[in-house]
Amino acid sequence: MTTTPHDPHDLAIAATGLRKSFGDQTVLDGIDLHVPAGTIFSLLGPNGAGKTTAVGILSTLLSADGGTARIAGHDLATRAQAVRAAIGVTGQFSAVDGLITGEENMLLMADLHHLPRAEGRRVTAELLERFDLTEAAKKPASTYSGGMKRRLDIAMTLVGDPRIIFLDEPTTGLDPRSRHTMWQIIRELVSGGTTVFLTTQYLEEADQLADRIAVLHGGRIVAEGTAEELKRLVPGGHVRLRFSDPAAYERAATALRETQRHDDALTLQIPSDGSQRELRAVLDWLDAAGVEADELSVHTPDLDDVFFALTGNHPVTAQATVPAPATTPAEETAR
Ligand SMILES: Nc1ncnc2c1ncn2[C@@H]1O[C@H](COP(=O)(O)OP(=O)(O)OP(=O)(O)O)[C@@H](O)[C@H]1O
Repeated sequence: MTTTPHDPHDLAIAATGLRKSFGDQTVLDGIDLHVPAGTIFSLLGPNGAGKTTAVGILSTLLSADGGTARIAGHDLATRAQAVRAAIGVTGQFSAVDGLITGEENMLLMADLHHLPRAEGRRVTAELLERFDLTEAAKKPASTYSGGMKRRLDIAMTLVGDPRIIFLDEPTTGLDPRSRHTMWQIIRELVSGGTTVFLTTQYLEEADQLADRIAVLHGGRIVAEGTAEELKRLVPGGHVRLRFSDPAAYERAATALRETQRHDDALTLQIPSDGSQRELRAVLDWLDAAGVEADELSVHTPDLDDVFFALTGNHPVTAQATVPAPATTPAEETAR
């Protein structure tokens, strides 16, 4: 049997039409989320977009006003207990108690999960070691740095061996080194088969980690796709051709349309979404003109461009799909 990304049996998270308002403020205005098991999904949005609200609903901490969701195959509305057993949540609702040590926090978690004492100690020692907290284990958690607290928080979540982890802005406020450590931890979680639902306001983080990204804005998912697909949604992508032979440069500049010339550097810039089809069109044009470039490079806009284009004053409603085919030389001559 072939499976599609939306095969419900393959999805760790499948939500349809989720709605939530606080008073007369609509925070989620009908959002759909589909997260295949064993992948990292990032919900990206500016402050106040509703990311924490979405995590709250999917992790049973908040009730939705409308919509349905299945988490690890369990219906959120009717099987909340089973959902809770399958997930872990860390982030803005940190469970770390600063008054007790890191180790005591972990043992408390093991008790909550009804692990036998010896098993609780074993799991605690193993996770503290894995998250580089063994040395600090006997110190009160209030003395930990921001990065250490986040690591402890994730370690505590893993005591219950969840299949799905919700990480709500896991690196907000961390320095670059701690942020990279956290990224490594997240990658390792996924390589072990865990599904990660990550919220972030950092585009770079989504770009680095996520298999798929959804941009939340104005209560709706305004775009969804891989980082590369999202980057293709905004203008600014181009193909750059560099020549060393001025005659070849001139021939190419004449043969290709819509090019921007940089005579000093002998480079031509052609607007392009970077898709295979558009690249082939450029190459066909060059072949037809009998010119060869010394170097061809594709430049796609970064996620910052996408984010501002999608969450600016003119929201774009789009599903990331490869844009309309470019005109090929054959089609052009046929006109
Ligand atoms: N319990 C609540 N009561 C009233 N309003 C709420 C409540 N929880 C959230 N909100 C409002 O809902 C909106 C979305 O909040 P939410 O925390 O989900 O956003 P967010 O995307 O996580 O933002 P941030 O990045 O700042 O954490 C905000 O305007 C917030 O003030």
